[in-house]
Amino acid sequence: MWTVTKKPHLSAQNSTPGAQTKPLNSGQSEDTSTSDILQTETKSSLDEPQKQLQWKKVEIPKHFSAPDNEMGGLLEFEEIDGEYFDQNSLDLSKLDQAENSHPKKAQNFDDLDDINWDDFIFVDDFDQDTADKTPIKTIGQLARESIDNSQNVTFDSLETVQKSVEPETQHNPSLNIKQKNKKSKPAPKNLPASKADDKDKVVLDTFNESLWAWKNLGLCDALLKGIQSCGFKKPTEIQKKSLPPANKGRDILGAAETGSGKTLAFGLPMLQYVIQNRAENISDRCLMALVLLPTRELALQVKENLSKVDRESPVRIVSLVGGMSLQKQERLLTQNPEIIVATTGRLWEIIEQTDLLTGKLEKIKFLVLDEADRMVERGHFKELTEILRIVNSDNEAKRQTMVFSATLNKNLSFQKKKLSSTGPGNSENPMQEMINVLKFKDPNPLMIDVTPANAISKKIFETRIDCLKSEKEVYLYFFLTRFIGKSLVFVNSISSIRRLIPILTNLNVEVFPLHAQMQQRQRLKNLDRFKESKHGVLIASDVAARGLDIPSVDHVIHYQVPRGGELYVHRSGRTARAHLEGVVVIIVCPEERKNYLKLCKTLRKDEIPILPMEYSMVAKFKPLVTLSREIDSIEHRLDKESHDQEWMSKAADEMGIEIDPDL
Ligand SMILES: Nc1ncnc2c1ncn2[C@@H]1O[C@H](COP(=O)(O)OP(=O)(O)OP(=O)(O)O)[C@@H](O)[C@H]1O
Repeated sequence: MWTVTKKPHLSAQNSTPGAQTKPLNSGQSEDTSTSDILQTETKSSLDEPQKQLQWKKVEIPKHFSAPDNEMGGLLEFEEIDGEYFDQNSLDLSKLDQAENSHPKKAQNFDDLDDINWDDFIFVDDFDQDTADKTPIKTIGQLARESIDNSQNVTFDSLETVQKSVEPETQHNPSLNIKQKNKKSKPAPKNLPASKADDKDKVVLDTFNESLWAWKNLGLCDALLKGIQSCGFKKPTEIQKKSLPPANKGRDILGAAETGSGKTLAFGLPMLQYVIQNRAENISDRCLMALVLLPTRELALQVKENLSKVDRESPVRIVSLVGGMSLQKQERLLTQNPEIIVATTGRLWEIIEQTDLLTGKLEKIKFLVLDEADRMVERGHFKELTEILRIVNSDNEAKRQTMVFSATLNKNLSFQKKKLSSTGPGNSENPMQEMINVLKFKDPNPLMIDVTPANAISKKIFETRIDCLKSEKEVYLYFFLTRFIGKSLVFVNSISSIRRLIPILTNLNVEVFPLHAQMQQRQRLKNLDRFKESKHGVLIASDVAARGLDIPSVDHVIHYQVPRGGELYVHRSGRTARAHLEGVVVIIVCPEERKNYLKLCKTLRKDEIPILPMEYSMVAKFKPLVTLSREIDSIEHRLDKESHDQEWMSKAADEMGIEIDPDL
């Protein structure tokens, strides 16, 4: 056990700057143990303040200290009537190395139960002026608040189901941290034990409050560490409700509003299953899970999200999507991926053309359908049923299935009449249809529905612009100029994109097109450019309507009334993601009024309120848009003429004749 000096109460009078921050020597060699460094430093740089402040020796648990070379050797070591360790700044993997290299390992975590965290504050929060005005929260208070916030959920109709699957430790606000720690005593404390603890040893930031909100969801240390590095402070509602049963192997149908973190709701249990059940030997690892999605961009995004949270114990994930090199994807398949994230079209192409997946798909243990209601629509359903036929063909293989979407809401009849004729029929109950198609192994899959009443997130402010069809461009330009931000404009046809792009470009708006007829490389490039832009405008077809997680989209504009409530929900959900807010505008012309009213009925809402506007200003935008249209049509005509001219010259050359210049 190693010791450091403990500083008594530090006040503005008796503190010195040198005593507040303890720099460690950045020149320590890699194999120097933490304890050596601490001892050296304790003797040298802290000798002086030690005398003045009458420091006394206290024990320090092993994970409280680390040589942090990436921080230039600076370890914040601060206490105000106690210790403070800036855990966020520590490179814990280095701590692990240092501990392992030292013959005497300090393993005792029990000390932590005896610390009263209400006596400690985070030093970053400490500033004398603020402290004089308002009391600074203690670490104990912060931790209790974090737990309160994360557990203060109103359980809806699923309450009974949830109660049976929630872990035993229900929140009791009166419990202090000490008692909580004492209740569960796995090592390290505060974290659930799992097989992965042994396999993928990760030193966790035990006292980072963000993890406390995640701790009862049955996740292994490797994933908790991944969540921590992603900075997700607490699980979203759908994650909180689905993770415990999913981690216990239940089949789940999950419905939650757009941007509410459904990817991790299915992704974490899937990764956990793979991490805990794969072969020890890397060369023996095999395909264990399949995720099917409706669009290429979404599949690439899901793969990226899974990889981000899985850095500690990397699972081999391959994405199979159309429009990208088939050969490369085939090559990746030969490297024994453990998870495939695919669009149905490309996966089916590979199944049909190669034997790379023969005998593998029927053995998977985990199947996910994201944007599931879209998957059973025409265009995807045929390939989906063929793939499912293969996946289901081994009756012995026990498989866990998870189905997610923002529009599986049983109260909204989005799916009526939408299923393919080769599908299971036009039932009034889309959930039942889904169960029939998928052939769940679990006779009673768990339905977790946390969608709001009309499926639109409460963080979305909806508004409407009524105008003539011929004036839509003017109103769009007005909105984009008047309300600066990152905007995503959805249109119903590719020809609308082709028309809007030059008009807005002439008006100096930073616009990017995205539609299914573009080359995949260009699609991804435009998406990236839009993501990076501050006030860019993406004009997209419904290929971008579902699932795409583009950070900080301020506005979603329905340039035309979408064909159905489900589309409205998904398109609108490109804004107000995670914890942000957003604005949704629908532009309605008289010809669309009937469809718009139908949409309101489907969404069970009154009419969407009109956007208050300065009509005198709109009038000033009209001549600009008219001019831009004219410029565009002149450019178009000139382009065509020059193209015709070129064609004629080329043809004349080939025929060896001269063109009459008067022609
Ligand atoms: N617990 C969390 N805390 C904060 N952010 C989170 C959390 N979980 C996920 N996120 C982030 O929230 C965003 C939306 O997540 P995700 O794409 O999974 O939403 P979704 O519910 O699948 O949306 P959609 O229905 O539109 O597909 C992502 O940027 C993701 O990284």
